[in-house]
Amino acid sequence: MTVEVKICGVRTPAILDAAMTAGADFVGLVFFKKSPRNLSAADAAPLATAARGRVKTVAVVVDPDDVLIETIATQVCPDVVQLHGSETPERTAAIKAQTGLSIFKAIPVAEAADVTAAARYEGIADRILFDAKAPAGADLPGGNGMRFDWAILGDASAPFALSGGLDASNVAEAIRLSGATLVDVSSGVETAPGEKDPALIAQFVQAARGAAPEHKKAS
Ligand SMILES: O=C(O)c1ccccc1NCC(=O)[C@H](O)[C@H](O)COP(=O)(O)O
Repeated sequence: MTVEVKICGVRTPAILDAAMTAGADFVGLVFFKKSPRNLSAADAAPLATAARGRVKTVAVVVDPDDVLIETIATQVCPDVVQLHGSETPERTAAIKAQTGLSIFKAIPVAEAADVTAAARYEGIADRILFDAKAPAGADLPGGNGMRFDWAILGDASAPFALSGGLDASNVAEAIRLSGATLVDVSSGVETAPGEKDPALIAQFVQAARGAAPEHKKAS
């Protein structure tokens, strides 16, 4: 089984090209003002146009209001909306109904008990993205380069996505231990916050492609 890859925090045509050349399945466009990866809808629209039909675009938002969702849906036209804040199942369902788009819901994880929160989104979100819980007081709810104990996802219902502190050196082990069918990276393919590196992107995609979840491997 092939594991899908999302490169998050793409900001420039050159990095979009690098992600597509490497064979990424999804690219994340971040709409969060405090982030070094933040884009306006006007900046993101040409990137999404260039990506269309080659790689799926994911609009990453944090507790968005209806106006932001409408602006992104009409101007950027992403394939997926990723909710990376404290959106309730009801709010998640409302955003799905408003946009008609596929929804990834990020669930912050520090310990095994956090994984159970995902059950509330079953039948609402199209994919759960388990991400490392940001430290208290952090500026960003994601994209912090922090990891958690991947093995605690072993019993999560599939298919789910995994992120948090992944890079080319650890992604194969993360897939093996967690059973994730999609892996998502931001800091691990950067040389500085917001500065993605084409070689690191290529290495990450290659490392993820070569891995398979342990319990899904043929015996
Ligand atoms: O990346 C950001 O700056 C960001 C800001 C606000 C909300 C979410 C954000 N990123 C979400 C992602 O999907 C990241 O890829 C994910 O958190 C993993 O990040 P990293 O640990 O840096 O690989």
